[in-house]
Amino acid sequence: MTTSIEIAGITHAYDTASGKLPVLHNLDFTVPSAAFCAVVGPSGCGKSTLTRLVAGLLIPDEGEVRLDGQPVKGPRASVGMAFQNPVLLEWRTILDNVILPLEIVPNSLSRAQKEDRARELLALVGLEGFEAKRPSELSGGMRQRASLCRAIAHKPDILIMDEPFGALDAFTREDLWQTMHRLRAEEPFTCMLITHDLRESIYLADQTIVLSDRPARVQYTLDTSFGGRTDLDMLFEPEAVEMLHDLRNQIKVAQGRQDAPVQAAE
Ligand SMILES: Nc1ncnc2c1ncn2[C@@H]1O[C@H](COP(=O)(O)OP(=O)(O)OP(=O)(O)O)[C@@H](O)[C@H]1O
Repeated sequence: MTTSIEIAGITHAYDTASGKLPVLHNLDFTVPSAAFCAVVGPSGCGKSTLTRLVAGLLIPDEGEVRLDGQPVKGPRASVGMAFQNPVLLEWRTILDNVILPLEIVPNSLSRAQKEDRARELLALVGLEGFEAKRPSELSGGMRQRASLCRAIAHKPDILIMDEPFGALDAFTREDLWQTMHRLRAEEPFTCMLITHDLRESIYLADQTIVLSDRPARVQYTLDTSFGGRTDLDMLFEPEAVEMLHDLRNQIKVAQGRQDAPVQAAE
């Protein structure tokens, strides 16, 4: 099952020692069910805050997040999360790390079924044979693969990823991008990805949202579906290069380094 994500008129500020810090202002967009949305924007504009709101870890001052039309009032098991630093538990094997959500989220699976599910996912991301290893025995890219498996082990309808590939070298990152496409082909879920890598958003996402500087609003939306292509060569096509320029310009605008944006014709 997949779920749409509606960001409906969200305004949010943090209470800080020096007063209110407005972070999001009337943020409004929808991620259709099973779609992949990338969110980019200047550093500190409120992207991670947005993920916490969608995950129900934070409730907005105004507006609401709706998942399939239902307002988010707190954390839900139907939302999986993956972060830049895969916090895997060293005292558990890789297999047991992936099984973890299945031990927490109520389900009727037996231990053997949970193991099967974890093994199946690990094989899908190329980690067959590493099930009995400890996290420290794996490379950063392998740990991130395991962490993706853990994030979707309980079959969430939504996966939120906050710069999951940010700490990886360029080749490993591209490998992980392809893994993401493979995972989604096998297990459809709605995806929201926070990234600073514009090529990543073009390669992975159906739509890319550019946020303005803080307090963030939607500054620009670009269709980056690229006909559903998943080969890395697509990034060298003129259409992708044009998208890259377009998004880079929008980021410069958001950072105040360039004049007002011009929304591309639909
Ligand atoms: N719990 C908090 N209390 C107070 N201020 C916060 C809190 N969390 C974040 N902030 C501030 O809110 C602003 C937005 O933070 P957020 O982490 O959402 O931005 P971001 O776009 O994800 O940043 P980056 O791109 O650098 O990761 C920042 O100025 C940050 O310092």
